[in-house]
Amino acid sequence: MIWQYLLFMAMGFLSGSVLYSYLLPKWLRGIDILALSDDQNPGTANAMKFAGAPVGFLCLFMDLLKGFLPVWLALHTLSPFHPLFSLVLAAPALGHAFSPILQGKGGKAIAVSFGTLLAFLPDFILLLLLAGFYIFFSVILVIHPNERRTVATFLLFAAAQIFLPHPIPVKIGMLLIADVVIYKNWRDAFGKAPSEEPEAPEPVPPDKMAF
Ligand SMILES: O=P(O)(O)OC[C@H](O)CO
Repeated sequence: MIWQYLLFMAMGFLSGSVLYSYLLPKWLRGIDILALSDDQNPGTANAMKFAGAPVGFLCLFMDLLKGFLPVWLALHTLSPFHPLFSLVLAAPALGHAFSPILQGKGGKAIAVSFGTLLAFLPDFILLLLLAGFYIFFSVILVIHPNERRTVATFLLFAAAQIFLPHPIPVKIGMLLIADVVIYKNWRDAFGKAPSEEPEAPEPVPPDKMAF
């Protein structure tokens, strides 16, 4: 039934849109990590850095949980072969990345994506791949800064879907998640979001030319 998929999408988006790494430091320590950080990202790294490890780990746990819970419920309720299942999978990442709490400007959606992949356990291949690519680009072929490493990791993760045995909607869901994360990390990785690349200047009409 389509309404069930729509319900899970809304649930996933709402769950993802609660920016724990922004809200918990504010509520528990009176700290605004957006005002203090350079990248103004409402994520675990900034929560850890400015609110301390205990609050940071709580934020990490909640950011994982908000991706895990709606997707785990969906995996135990819906068919992963339905085309709309891909949007159910992407909904928590979309909620975090475009959270209404910050007027559509959310976070980079890394932790919530890991939470989404955790929901597939005991099928660990997706989680293993994403974590493996991160480790590869952190230890073996080191990429800096973190945002470029994230872009490279999610690009490989997206490409790897071709070789995995999951239903097509699951693969598309993973591609959507990768898209969201790459989009949200692009600016800090390379300077501008893909949609903000400068357009070619309008040609100046001959009568307006300054000689
Ligand atoms: O992807 P987020 O928004 O959960 O946060 C990213 C982490 O803080 C790592 O930079």
